[in-house]
Amino acid sequence: MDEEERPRKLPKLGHDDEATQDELGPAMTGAVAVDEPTQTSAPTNKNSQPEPSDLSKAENAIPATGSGHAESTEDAPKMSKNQLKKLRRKEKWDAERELRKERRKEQMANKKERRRLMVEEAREKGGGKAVQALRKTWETTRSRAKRSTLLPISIVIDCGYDDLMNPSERSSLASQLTRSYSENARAIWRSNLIFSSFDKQLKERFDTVLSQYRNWKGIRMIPEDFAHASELLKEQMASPKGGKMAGPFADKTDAKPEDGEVIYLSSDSENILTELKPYSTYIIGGLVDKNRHKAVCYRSAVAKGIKTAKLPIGDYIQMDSRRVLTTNHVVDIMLKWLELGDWGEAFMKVLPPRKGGKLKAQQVGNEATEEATDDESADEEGEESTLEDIAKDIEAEQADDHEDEAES
Ligand SMILES: C[S@@+](CC[C@H](N)C(=O)[O-])C[C@H]1O[C@@H](n2cnc3c(N)ncnc32)[C@H](O)[C@@H]1O
Repeated sequence: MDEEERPRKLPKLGHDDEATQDELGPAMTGAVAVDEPTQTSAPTNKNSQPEPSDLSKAENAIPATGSGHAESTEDAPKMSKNQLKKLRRKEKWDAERELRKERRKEQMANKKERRRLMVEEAREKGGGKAVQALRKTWETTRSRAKRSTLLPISIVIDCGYDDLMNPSERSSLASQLTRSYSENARAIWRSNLIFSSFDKQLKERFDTVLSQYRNWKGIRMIPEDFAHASELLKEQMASPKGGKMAGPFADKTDAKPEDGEVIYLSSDSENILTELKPYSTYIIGGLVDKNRHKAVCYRSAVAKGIKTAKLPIGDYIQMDSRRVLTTNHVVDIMLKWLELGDWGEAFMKVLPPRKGGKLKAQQVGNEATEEATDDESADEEGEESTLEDIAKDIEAEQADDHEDEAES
């Protein structure tokens, strides 16, 4: 899909915002069909979404400058310059549909050919095993998700900081949440997941721009706060649907649901997290603020009497830049710990080299990390732009999934 050219989505018509958000079922089962604003659908509500065919009328309706006349504006719908621009973009998008289809076909054929050559090469060099390994790297999110096992452990992302973010920070957070959902869904060992305090402008962004979230499974997005979410998860983890004592928990069969802890993760905490325990809930602040609001998440936890802990970064790696990580990096680190059982490896897998991470035992001669910058502002800027790309990455991944399904 040519993301560059895709017009910004226009406001949707008559869809039911309340449909799935407050549901407390174990999965977002996509109760609401995603009514993408297809280019051909004919909206009935002119206030929300005029048709592109109205463009000429609309142009007439723009009050003329200079010597022109505006008499015809009475019966024509009034339209702002912005709406007009959107309509033009939409018309162009519609007109180029066939071209895009052709381009996609060509890209798919190229991809097939590339993969065929890679398989040939792998077979020559390493036989069937190498081909298998290669094919594994092409596995789609969906098939990886099928191999994923739910453990009785939970992550809550506390989205209760909507008012503290500007629009670009909020959109960054939305991308991080999307990434966190996706990483958890396809992790080898995944956790129960809730986004709490999911409301206000953040929810609006999902409802309008990232509406495919309605089809997400294995997650709850609730308007209640993180304390309420922890209660729900406690119940869920104790039930048969709460996960299996497998993988990292295979030898902890004597663990009991009532032993589970609730911990708010915060770099401002004095306590250091040493391990992730079964039946426990870990809360992560859903906030992008360049640490402008110091210790705000820590204070929320303390106000509710919830324990806090920081990740053991200092014990395992030396970092050039500050130790306040992004929400999705913290989720990723936890998932990697479940997979690898080692904090050091988990940090190194997740933290990008530009964060300056070096395993303490490998401080000398690690070329990959030596290039890292300790320029915090550059780091933050880079982070923003990277995260802005995430939603696109995920969309591209999903498009790939569809392609692969079509191929097979
Ligand atoms: C970008 S930070 C939010 C910074 C915010 N100013 C605050 O008060 O925490 C997002 C979240 O990631 C988690 N986090 C970031 N760095 C962490 C660390 N070193 N240890 C534990 N949790 C961390 C915390 O839950 C934090 O709320």
